[in-house]
Order: sequence, then C-alpha cells, then structure tokens
Amino acid sequence: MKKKTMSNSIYKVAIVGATGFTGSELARILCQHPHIEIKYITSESHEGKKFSDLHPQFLGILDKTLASSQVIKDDDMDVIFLALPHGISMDFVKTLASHKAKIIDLSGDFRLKSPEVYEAWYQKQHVFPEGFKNAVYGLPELYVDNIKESRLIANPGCYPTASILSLAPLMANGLIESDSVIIDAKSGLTGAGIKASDTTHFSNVNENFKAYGIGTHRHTVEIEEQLTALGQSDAMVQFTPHLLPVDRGILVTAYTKPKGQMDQEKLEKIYRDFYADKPFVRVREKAPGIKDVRGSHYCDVFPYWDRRTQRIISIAAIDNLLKGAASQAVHNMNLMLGLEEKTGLTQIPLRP
Ligand SMILES: NC(=O)C1=CN([C@@H]2O[C@H](COP(=O)(O)OP(=O)(O)OC[C@H]3O[C@@H](n4cnc5c(N)ncnc54)[C@H](OP(=O)(O)O)[C@@H]3O)[C@@H](O)[C@H]2O)C=CC1
Ligand SMILES: CC(=O)N[C@@H](CCC(=O)OP(=O)(O)O)C(=O)O
Repeated sequence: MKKKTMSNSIYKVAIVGATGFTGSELARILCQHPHIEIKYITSESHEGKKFSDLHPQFLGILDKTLASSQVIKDDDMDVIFLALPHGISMDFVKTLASHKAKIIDLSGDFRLKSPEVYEAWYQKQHVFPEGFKNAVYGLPELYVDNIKESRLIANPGCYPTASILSLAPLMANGLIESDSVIIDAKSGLTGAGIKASDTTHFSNVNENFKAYGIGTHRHTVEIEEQLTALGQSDAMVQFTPHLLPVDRGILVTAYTKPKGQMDQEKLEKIYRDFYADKPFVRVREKAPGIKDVRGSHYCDVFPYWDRRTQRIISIAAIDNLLKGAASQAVHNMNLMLGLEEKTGLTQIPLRP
C-alpha cells in the first residue's frame, strides 16, 4: 500500500511498452511516486515474465508480471502511458480515446499540427486523424494551462525538448531573425531505443561520432512548429543531430542572429525572467555538460552573446530518457491530475 500524502488520492496507471528504455524509466519514477499505483506494466514480447527479469535493477522493488497490453483496454485506469514506437501508438490512442483514462503518448504520433504534416515527415498514413484536435503538446514550460485540461498529451521528442528550451526565451520575445536558427544536437545511444541496429552496434559507435538525418530529421518540423507557435513567424530551422558514443544525454548548441541590439547582460536577463517560475529549467553561468543533468528532470541552459560574430549561442543539456521523455511525461501527469508539479521528480543529477 502506498503511503498517502497531503491529497489522499491514489491513481491507477498503466505503462504500455514497459520493456523499453523510456518505459522502464517511467516505472522507476512512478514506483516511488506517492500518488501512484502501477496497476499494469505491459509487453507483447515478454508477457508472463517478471519485470525485474528484464530490468534487474528492479529486483525486489518491482517484480510485477508483464501483462499483454490487451488487459488495459478493459480496465478502469486513471492514466495510461504509451511508451511505444511511433506508428504503433496511434492505434492504441484510437482504441483508448473513448475510455475514462487520460493518455500520455511518448511517441511522435500526435505532436505535429495536422495528420498531413505527420504523413509528410513520418512517411506513414495516420490511423487516427481526429486525435490531433484534442492532443496537447506536453512541454510544461510552454503549455501548463492546456496540459492541466488535457486528456491526451503528445509528449515532446528529446531533441525538440532541449532545442525548444534553448531558444524559447528569445522566440517568445520576438528577438530572433526567423531564418537564422541553426541547431547542432547530440544524443546518447538510448535515444535510439532498446533494439540494437547497425547504427547502434558497439563497433560502429565506439570511438566514433557522426551526423545523421541531415536536412530530413522528423524533429526539424516539430521544433519549427513550436518556435513558430511561440510567436516567431514561420521559423525555419537547420537541425542536425549526431549520435554520441555515450549511454544517455542530449546536448544542443543553437546559433541565432538577434533582430536588435544585444549584450550578455540583457541576454541573461531574458532567460532568467522567462524561466523564473519554471522549476526544472536552470539558467547556468557557464556551459552545461550532459553529466550535470544525468538521472534528473532538469534542463540546464546557457545563453552566450558572441560580440565578435554578433550571434547568440544557446546551449541546453538534458537526460534524453527523463526530461526528454519519462520524467516529462510524469510532470505532465502531475499537472493533469492536479498534483503539485514537482511530485516524484526531485531526483538530484547523478554527477559526479
Ligand atoms: N529513447 C528516448 O530517448 C526517447 C524516446 N521517445 C519515444 O518514446 C517511445 C518509446 O521509446 P523507447 O522507450 O526508447 O523505445 P524502445 O524501443 O526502447 O521500447 C519500445 C517498447 O515498445 C514495445 N513495442 C514495440 N512494438 C510494439 C507493438 N507492436 N505493440 C505493443 N508494444 C510494442 C516493445 O515492448 P515489447 O516488445 O516487450 O512489447 C518495446 O519495449 C518512442 O516512440 C520514442 O520515439 C521520446 C523521447 C526520447
Ligand atoms: C539517438 C536517436 O536515434 N534518437 C532518435 C530520436 C528519439 C526520439 O525522441 O524520437 P521520437 O521523436 O520518435 O520520439 C532518432 O534520431 O530517431
């Protein structure tokens, strides 16, 4: 039995796709959350096994048996997390949309503004176009009020989370030339999911470092849409991701040209004012590294004015599995359930 806190409510949740990287991070956070009972953790490939057989770190902590995702369709859940590949999640949302449960989808299936844009960038037909009108983009630093009212959250991508937070204060104040945004991003290997592939094979990544998805990565449009929504007309983004030979973490370095006069003091004030009431974004005085945020729900940002080139360099670091996925999903859940937003999310970063 969970210990009860100020509000006595205990909510029942299911994690669909719990054998994957983000699903297991969700389980880690939720099994310590004072208002949550994990009712189901599901797997299609490992149904009937114990969760801790697949994720030994949970031995003696969460030994629950993995169920087929079919069970959640007939149960009375409060929140369902979908930690599934894109293209699969939308089938679940379609089936579950009429249920009582609130849905938090970690995939990209409902993040974009229309099914047409989705189909253009994901090269896949959408099976539930109706879902787009109800989905709320789950970035609490931008959409806290909408998230509180929502029943379907499109949890942001990991690269977009870091990219948007690195630039949001500038965009929201209309300070940037909209075609000047260049984002150089790097991700740890867990960003690619639990299944091994040629790209993530040890021999191909060890002591190696390279760009991919040049000019075509689907996160480009997700970032452009959100920067445009922040008030920057038709933001055009040059986004280049790179795969880092590390386990987890995302580092974004964004370059922009300001519209008017800029200096370091003014720049820092813009960032501090914008993030003053946002508990999980820390404005730093020097460039953060990925280990500064590893294992935590923080996004560390550092804005730098380069007087010589007259460019702003905005750096952001997150843990891709947490602020880039699982802890962001729990933050959204807290807001949707009317809980204090930091509940269950106070882990201190692991470094050093
Ligand atoms: N990894 C990251 O850093 C981030 C990931 N995301 C997104 O979150 C989602 C989950 O990512 P991640 O945890 O990395 O992915 P993983 O590949 O690690 O895990 C996905 C899980 O989905 C389950 N699954 C696969 N196919 C099906 C299916 N047809 N029906 C039911 N379940 C299925 C698998 O479990 P089983 O085979 O046991 O059923 C698998 O464990 C993805 O959409 C991803 O793009 C978002 C931000 C960051
Ligand atoms: C390192 C790596 O491979 N990362 C993934 C992005 C992970 C993610 O956030 O993808 P979704 O938008 O699908 O949720 C990629 O580039 O495809």
